Amino acid sequence: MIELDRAGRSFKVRREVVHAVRDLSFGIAAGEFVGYLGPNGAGKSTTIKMLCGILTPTSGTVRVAGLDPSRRRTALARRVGVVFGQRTTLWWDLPLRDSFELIRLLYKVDRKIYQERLAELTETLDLGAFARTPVRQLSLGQRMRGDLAAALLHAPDVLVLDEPTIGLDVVSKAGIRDFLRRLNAEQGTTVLLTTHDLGDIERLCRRVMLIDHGRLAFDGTLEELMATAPGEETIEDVVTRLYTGGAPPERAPQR
Ligand SMILES: Nc1ncnc2c1ncn2[C@@H]1O[C@H](COP(=O)(O)OP(=O)(O)OP(=O)(O)O)[C@@H](O)[C@H]1O
Repeated sequence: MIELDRAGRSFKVRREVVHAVRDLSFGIAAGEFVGYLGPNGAGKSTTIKMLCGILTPTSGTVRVAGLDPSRRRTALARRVGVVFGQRTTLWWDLPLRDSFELIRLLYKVDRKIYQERLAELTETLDLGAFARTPVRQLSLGQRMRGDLAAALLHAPDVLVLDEPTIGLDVVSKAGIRDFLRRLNAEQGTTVLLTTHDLGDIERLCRRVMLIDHGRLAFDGTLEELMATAPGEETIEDVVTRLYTGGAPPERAPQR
């Protein structure tokens, strides 16, 4: 469903070249739920932007649902849903349901299919109480649920998530995680999840990929990830080791 072959993306910043992503190769099969981790500046957002066609790779190839994202952006948009947790794709001044209606028109979703899908998403994401509220008046948790619904109204095969639980309280996080788990298990939607919240990874992802300095530093199961740092008990400590190139995590002094 997602295929990168030696994909790279560099930027010219004044006279310097920044290699945001280098030589990145991986495949994600239909129905997988994959966590995409990496320290700040590692290249995660650049990868996601290449997958969505926002950025064109400067080397190698990227294919999503068999399409070249940068050349087939419109066709791709029908197959992929994207949620950027730090930004909304909803119309700020419109009631949530009007944003959905606009998305239906943009994606040319058949009205009957749209109504069924909207009813299902309204129930599973519990949107009913604020469907008529302008987006600017929604809480962060409500807005995130609205953004998830918006990304899924056209029933995409692939869902790409960039920090979908950022800033949410524990209950809201649990609700979103439960929704994503069911979406993947029951509808077979392929999910690529970028997050700094390792609780998301632990609870949702069978497979984890870790990118560092633009290169793939780990690709395996959660168990294999834990086995990279014998003696470490928590995923935070294991990931800290990987981010710091093998150095053990700093610990608070024992009292
Ligand atoms: N448009 C751009 N122009 C120049 N440099 C860029 C651009 N976009 C990203 N970069 C650089 O590419 C590198 C990777 O950035 P990217 O945003 O992909 O990282 P990230 O893993 O998503 O980080 P974070 O976790 O902080 O969001 C960084 O060094 C960043 O400064």
